[in-house]
Amino acid sequence: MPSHQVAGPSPAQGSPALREMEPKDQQLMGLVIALLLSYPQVALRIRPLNAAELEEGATVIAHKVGDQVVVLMDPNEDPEDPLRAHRSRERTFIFDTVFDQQASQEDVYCATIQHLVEGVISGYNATVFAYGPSGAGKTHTMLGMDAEPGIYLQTLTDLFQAIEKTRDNMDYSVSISYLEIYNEVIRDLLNPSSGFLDLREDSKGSIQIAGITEVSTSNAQEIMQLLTRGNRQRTQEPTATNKTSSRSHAVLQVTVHQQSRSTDLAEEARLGRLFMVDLAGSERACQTQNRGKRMKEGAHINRSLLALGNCINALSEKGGSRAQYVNFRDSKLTRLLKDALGGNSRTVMIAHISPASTSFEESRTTLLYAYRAKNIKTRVKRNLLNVSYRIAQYTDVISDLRREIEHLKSKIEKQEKKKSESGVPDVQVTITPHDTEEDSRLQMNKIRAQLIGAFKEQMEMRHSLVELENTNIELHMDMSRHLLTIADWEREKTHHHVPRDKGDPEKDEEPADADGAEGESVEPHEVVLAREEVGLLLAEQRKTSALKAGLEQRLAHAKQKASQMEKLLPEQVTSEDQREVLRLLCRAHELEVENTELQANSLYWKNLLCQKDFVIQRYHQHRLLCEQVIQEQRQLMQDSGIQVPESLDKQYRLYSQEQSEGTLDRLLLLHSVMSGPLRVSPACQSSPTTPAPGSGHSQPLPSVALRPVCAEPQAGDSGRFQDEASPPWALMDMAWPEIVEEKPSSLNMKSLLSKVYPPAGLELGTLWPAGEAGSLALSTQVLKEMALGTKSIALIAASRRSKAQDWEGNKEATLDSRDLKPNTTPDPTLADRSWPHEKLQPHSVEHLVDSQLPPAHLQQSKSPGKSFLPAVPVASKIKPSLSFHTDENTLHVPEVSFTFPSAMWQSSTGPSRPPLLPRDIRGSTESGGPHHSPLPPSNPRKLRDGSAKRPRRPK
Ligand SMILES: Nc1ncnc2c1ncn2[C@@H]1O[C@H](COP(=O)(O)OP(=O)(O)OP(=O)(O)O)[C@@H](O)[C@H]1O
Repeated sequence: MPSHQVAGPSPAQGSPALREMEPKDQQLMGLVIALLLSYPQVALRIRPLNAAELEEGATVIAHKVGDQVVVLMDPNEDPEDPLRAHRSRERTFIFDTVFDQQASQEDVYCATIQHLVEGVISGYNATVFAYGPSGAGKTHTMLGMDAEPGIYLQTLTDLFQAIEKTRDNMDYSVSISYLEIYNEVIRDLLNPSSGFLDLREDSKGSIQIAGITEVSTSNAQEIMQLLTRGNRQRTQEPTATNKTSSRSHAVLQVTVHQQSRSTDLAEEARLGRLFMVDLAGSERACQTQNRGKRMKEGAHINRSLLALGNCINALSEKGGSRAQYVNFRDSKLTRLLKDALGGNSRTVMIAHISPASTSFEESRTTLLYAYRAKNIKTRVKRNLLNVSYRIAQYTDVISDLRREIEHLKSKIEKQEKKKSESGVPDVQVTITPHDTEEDSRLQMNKIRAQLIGAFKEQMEMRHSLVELENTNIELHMDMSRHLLTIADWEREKTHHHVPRDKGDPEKDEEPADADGAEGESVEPHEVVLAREEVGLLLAEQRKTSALKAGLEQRLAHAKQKASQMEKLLPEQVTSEDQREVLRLLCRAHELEVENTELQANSLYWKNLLCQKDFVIQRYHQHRLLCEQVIQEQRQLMQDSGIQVPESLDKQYRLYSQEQSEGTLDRLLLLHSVMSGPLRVSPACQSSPTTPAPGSGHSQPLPSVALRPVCAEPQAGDSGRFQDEASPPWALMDMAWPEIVEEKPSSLNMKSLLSKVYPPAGLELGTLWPAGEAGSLALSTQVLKEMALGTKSIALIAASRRSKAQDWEGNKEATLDSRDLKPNTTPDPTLADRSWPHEKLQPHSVEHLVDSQLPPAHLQQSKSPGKSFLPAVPVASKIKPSLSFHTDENTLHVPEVSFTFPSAMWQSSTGPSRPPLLPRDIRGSTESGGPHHSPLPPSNPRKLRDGSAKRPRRPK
């Protein structure tokens, strides 16, 4: 087994607590931690030069040195040339193992994968992926040829041999599935006619592929035949670098389910999963000379590999997944490999390169990519399955029940079959008079079996509904993301057209688009993809809605069945023991329902937070658009020599002042600070993909929230769309063009924080200690500044409004005076709204600040103008109204209407509770439905009637 050497201290060495321990204990603890924390093994394989490369006259530039080192020479280096002599990009990389041209398939297998097989059988997850540029030998390593079979066959052979050795004590079942991800859609390679498959994340966060074919077998040769057949279905096309280039990522999943043959109920079942991934070749558009369809494929491949690279970068940052947000959602590939990369899996990456001088750039990038992967840290734990309904203190009772249930199951099934054949509805409990004790016992067993069946059925449906809701949320979030991308582009487009309108001859001559289409800019690839994805996502949403409706119907039917039992059971129960048994069953069911309820609840909150971020981003986009419109209108008026009325001029000045002070950005920041406590709900913390507070993603500011994981934007970094020659990976930066460009300093999270927090040399991460976001201490001075900064604007606004009030009072006595008193009496029409934040007492900025200050400061910051400040609700105090979710189609997770007449029966289930999950979240962001806007409009009157009433000018 190769050693997994990673530079730097071992995970066990860093902790201060460990340093205080006895050396012996330290050693032990280090061992435990080392077992729990796992770094991926990264190997490199260098293939031989191929005929084409030899023909080109390529030389070998990748040299293996020892077992772990590779040196990549720069072919462009020329010691004679003074300009190049010092620009050598020769690099030395150290990997866990390096294989050169001489290495056989077996060598590669033994040194990398063989040791994983034992773990998979014991219930651990493992992932192997082959990475590298097109034609570097990935498929050769994974699948191989008949004469030299690759890793697939060798792994499966070993797996079955190991299983065979322990078959006497254990029951095993092994199933495999084989799929490809091509252009971001998933196809089943064992059953290609099944169309595109959906990727789903269940409520426990584990990834599932709905409808995938799983083949159960215990013969490696049989599987190889299936794989070879499946591989023929894989999308392959000739490209300039490889005649049989795989244009998709192929994923072979082997699942080993292991159950002890002992009858001891305390024995757990184990589930080990092994992913073997043959990635599509990374490529550079200029190198492959691909056009049209090939280029689109290439873009998809690069996009998913970029997403994979981003995940690797984020995971390999200091502190791993806990310190930095890891966006697994950017591609299907990373979503599928989420567990493998950042979760519960032992991972092996085999990077592949060509040794040829002509492939220097590809080889260099591959080596850098693979090198980063070495620093990923995962936590590996054994997958132990708990049997449902096994609660420790009831184990004995239930084991007795089990035997009886098994005995009666077949009888019940037969009876049910008979009933369905005879057309009698299945929702019934047959009551027959029982004369003997034996009859009574049998009758009781039957009731119990039906009861358990009904509970199980309901629970399964409830879980499926939670999963569906989860899928809905994911779809909706994807959709929001794409819509933001499109909206960004639309705004950007209008921005580009403005100079033309102004008739600037120089700018008129600038070609707006390469195709020369009049007045229309060519949409960047990212936007085209976003539009395509929106269509696909809509279709998927329709599909999940239909599934959900069907499931809800079935759940209603199951509840009906349970309520019939509720009526009939009391008549059947005669002995105290029987009652006790049934009571325990009900209690177990109740606990399961509560558990589901908690899961659904956490899902709901998680979703609400994500939605809030999108809404804020949308508002931010809209604000930028408004700013642009205002500036251009003003310019137009100046250019045309239009006399600006004094009041309007004042407003412009106020506007410019706000612009220069960055007040709105501060408010946005303040909002994000105040909403901190909401973001550290247990639901968020438990999710591996949910970032820690302050990690960037949790902040609603767009530059941080959705920008891909990459280095901090550099000064002068332009976020503008890049020209068409940009490499596909540049697309990720295009998603938020205005953010960097328009407010580089104010919207960068770090710089924002540095404005608000005292610069006491604190690192960003230390400002947001986990779980303490709510108690963040803003710098008193800065908070005061923020309050005063906005106060001056508030004073101007106050005088403006009171003037307007006078005008309106004179001219229109009928005008509703409410509109002119923004923060006084609440509008009674608001009382009808279900949006809770609109019902909150408005909080001025000063109020927010005061809430952070000690009383002494609070006194100083009072001023007469404060009541005219725009109302800013404290996000952390927002509680969504349950009335929003009381839709009859909502998932009624906590509702269990299983009440028996006696007090004992009633205790087994709770009363109906309000439903928890929003049925249609779309309404809140997409279509102008009820917006749960975290930021109110700056003009409170807009909040009330949707239109900004302006005071008319006196004639
Ligand atoms: N180690 C090796 N020894 C001998 N031949 C090899 C080796 N690696 C790759 N080859 C040969 O190189 C060619 C390209 O390899 P392969 O198809 O495995 O590349 P790939 O990385 O999977 O490419 P793509 O990403 O385009 O699918 C094949 O003909 C293969 O047999």
